Amino acid sequence: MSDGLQVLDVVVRYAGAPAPAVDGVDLTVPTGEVVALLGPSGCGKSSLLRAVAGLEPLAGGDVAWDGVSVAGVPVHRRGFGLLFQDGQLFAHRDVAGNVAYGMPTLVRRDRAARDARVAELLDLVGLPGTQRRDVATLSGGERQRVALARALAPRPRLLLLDEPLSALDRALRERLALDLREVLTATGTTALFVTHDQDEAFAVADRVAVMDAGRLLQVAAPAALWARPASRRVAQFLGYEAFVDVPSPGADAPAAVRALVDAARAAGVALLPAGGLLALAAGAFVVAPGAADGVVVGTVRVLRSRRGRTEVVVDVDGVGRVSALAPAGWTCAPGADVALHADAAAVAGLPG
Ligand SMILES: Nc1ncnc2c1ncn2[C@@H]1O[C@H](COP(=O)(O)OP(=O)(O)OP(=O)(O)O)[C@@H](O)[C@H]1O
Repeated sequence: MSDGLQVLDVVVRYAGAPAPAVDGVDLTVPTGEVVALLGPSGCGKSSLLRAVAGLEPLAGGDVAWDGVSVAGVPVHRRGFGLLFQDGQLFAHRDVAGNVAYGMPTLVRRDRAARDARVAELLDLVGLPGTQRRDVATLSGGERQRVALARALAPRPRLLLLDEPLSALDRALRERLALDLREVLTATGTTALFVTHDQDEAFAVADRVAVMDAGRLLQVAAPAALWARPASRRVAQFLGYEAFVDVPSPGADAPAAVRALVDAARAAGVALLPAGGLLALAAGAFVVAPGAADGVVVGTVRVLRSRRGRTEVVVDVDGVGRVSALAPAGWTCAPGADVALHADAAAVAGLPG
């Protein structure tokens, strides 16, 4: 028998829609694991999460916990916690009142036990001592931390999170994603986490499930997903920006393609048969000022600074437009030619 959550061939259909929002998805989330559902807007992530919660009816398939169907079990009896983009705190309760709200009645009635549990949860989410704060005075990030504490209070067997960080600014989102990972791990919480942000999915989840048009395209641990995307669509969604056919042995190929294939082979990049594809992420080429003749040449289009590093958009013959990395402070005029090295660390092999 499988433990944890089993999503079995689930279909979600909205009245009048031409196609199902979720179209035969199979997914498991074993106890203690955090899985991110990642995909573009409208691909059906929230619909799937809501179907797991019991908020959308199943048009097909089943949702089970520990091998037992919960399809006929109402939302509040599934033992699943929910956290949305806007944590929807109760404005008339203070922080402690909000956190205690979801606790089992027995704990809520025992004042000492309740206060201890509230304190423990507020410590966990990084808000110690805020019990008496009016929730209207909290920042957006603090509100989501309180909402997380409230969702964890009943010790749900599964926590369902729908874009819980997307209302926050980027810097805060990055920090909270790491904190969220820590809290979920520390509490051993099993979780299904919806996001459209690749970085967030990679930061929070043990495994990432990539969705598109109602279907699951690939499920893998972050490093494996990045190294071996199953298709061009998955690679594009992860942020790979150019694709190059692997040439047949002995066939004529542009210098840049040969350099990429050689670098990838030397680094042991998987799956490089002729007819396959190389997917290039930012950094597949690195600016090598003063390099000798014979290296790849790119024509600089745009220079930009990102977190102290210089990124150069270059046109490379046989490859197209890609983002190359350059040493900090390096500069040159748009239109100039620059020498580039291929870096296999930003290259993945794909089936053709
Ligand atoms: N209540 C509804 N009634 C009709 N159609 C809906 C409803 N909710 C969602 N849809 C449609 O179902 C599809 C999937 O929507 P869903 O919200 O699940 O996607 P998503 O991947 O979570 O998108 P986003 O990241 O933008 O929230 C979309 O085409 C959407 O317009």
